[in-house]
Amino acid sequence: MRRINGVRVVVVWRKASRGQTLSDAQRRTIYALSTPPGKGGVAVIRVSGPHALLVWESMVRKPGHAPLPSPWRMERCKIIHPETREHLDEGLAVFFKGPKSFTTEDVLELHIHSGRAVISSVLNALGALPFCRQAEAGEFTRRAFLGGRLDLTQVEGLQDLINADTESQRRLALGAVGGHVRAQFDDLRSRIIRCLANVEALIDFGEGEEIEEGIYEQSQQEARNLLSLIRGYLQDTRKGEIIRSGIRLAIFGPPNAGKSSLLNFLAQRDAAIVTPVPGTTRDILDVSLDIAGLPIVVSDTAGLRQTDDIVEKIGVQRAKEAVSKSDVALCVLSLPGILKKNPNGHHLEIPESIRPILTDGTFILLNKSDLVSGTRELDTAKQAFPGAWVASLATGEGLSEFVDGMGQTLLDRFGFEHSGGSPLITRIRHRTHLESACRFLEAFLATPPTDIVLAAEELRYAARAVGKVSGLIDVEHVLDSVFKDFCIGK
Ligand SMILES: Nc1nc2c(ncn2[C@@H]2O[C@H](COP(=O)(O)OP(=O)(O)OP(=O)(O)O)[C@@H](O)[C@H]2O)c(=O)[nH]1
Ligand SMILES: [K+]
Ligand SMILES: [Mg+2]
Repeated sequence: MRRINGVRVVVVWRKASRGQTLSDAQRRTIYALSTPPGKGGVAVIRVSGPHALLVWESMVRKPGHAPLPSPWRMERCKIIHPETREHLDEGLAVFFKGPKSFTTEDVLELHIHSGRAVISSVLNALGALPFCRQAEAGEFTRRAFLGGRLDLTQVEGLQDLINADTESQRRLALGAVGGHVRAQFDDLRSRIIRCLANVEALIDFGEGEEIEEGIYEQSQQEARNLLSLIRGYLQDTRKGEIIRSGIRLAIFGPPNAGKSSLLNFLAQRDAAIVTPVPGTTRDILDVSLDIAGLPIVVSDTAGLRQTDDIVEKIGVQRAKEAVSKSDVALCVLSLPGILKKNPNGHHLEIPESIRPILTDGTFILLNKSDLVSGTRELDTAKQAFPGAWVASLATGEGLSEFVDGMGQTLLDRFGFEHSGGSPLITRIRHRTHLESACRFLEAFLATPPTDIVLAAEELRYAARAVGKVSGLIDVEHVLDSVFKDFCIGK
């Protein structure tokens, strides 16, 4: 037995390697490549578990023959094969002594050269150690969760941070990883539990010497406060969920208005087919974009019109569905197409197929302004649709105003920088539990003091519902679904 930084180390692996094989469950020390495989500057191999220090002893050689690591400090080293002693690479190693590590266990990180042969030689060497096994997808994070280092909202945040493509997604995810979301749910839950404790005290002792008067009314008042707090969280126009999964923006309009031209302009490439033939687009075509730091999934759709063509008919049906499922609908109209002459000048005529779909929230782009010369015509258009943008996808006129204006409007609608901090709810899972917490609090409020045992039960359910968000309660069945999207090494 040896002592390393106050930790007892029992060297067992040599024994284990002679003949005995350990089951996967016994091999509690896991390893994996935590950086993308392939050529690059540095690859990080992470090892976590009770034998991380033994891995160091078996495979890390520091200059000056000091055998043991100084925890939390990067040290230059040679990596060797534990059995053949072959020199595998030069690199850096750092030992994190649990619980001050990502997983709360002892963790060893080997920073080596990122080359395929180097990586596989070190992974093979780790595989030769009888007490180690390859980590499963998300297993490091799962251990961090089980060790109490992260709650479920932080685990989800970590996953979102890795998947974040835009600034708003990064900020939203970082708030969760940093424990901002966790703290608010923890606070909510402990306030409900304090309420419950008061009600239970009342059950045990009754109002009298030990218990102050009016405690039930106080609990009810606190429940009312909590209820309005949770309702506030729920009334977030689903901002968090929308940012997390991307804002769905559907382009729609009559045939030949320039919808596909607009998609190509936004994507800056020829993603969609553009022709002068009305009814060119049939299928929905999605392109993911970053507009003003917001994640937008733009869909091009078939032009809406009455048609007997069975393929186009399906396209029109799909277009309508895409608009109804979208977070933002953007209607493209051909300005010369809808501008009609009348005895007093001009008016705009919106096609019958479009009119029922337009709402107050619909963005409108009046395209092909290059084909309209008179200022009177343009004025008519601006009067008819004061919020609309006028542009030409052919000449580029008005397009920068359109992109800036749309970006700003989207920020006003979905951004959270200047509007009271990031939304708390980023998943339907959170919403469901908070809604059920609301129902239990309402039930508590509706229970008269004569039914005090029942009242306590409602509060207990409310606390449980909030606890489910953080993964304090009923966690097993959500864990697999949360971790299934993680990659190996995370
Ligand atoms: N003059 C002019 N032509 C344009 C403009 N924008 C698009 N077009 C042309 O209008 C025609 C139709 O454009 P598309 O982008 O295919 O229109 P669409 O709305 O996707 O049409 P469908 O998919 O058939 O519904 C093409 O020939 C484009 O080159 C514009 O601003 N000015
Ligand atoms: K077309
Ligand atoms: Mg098209």
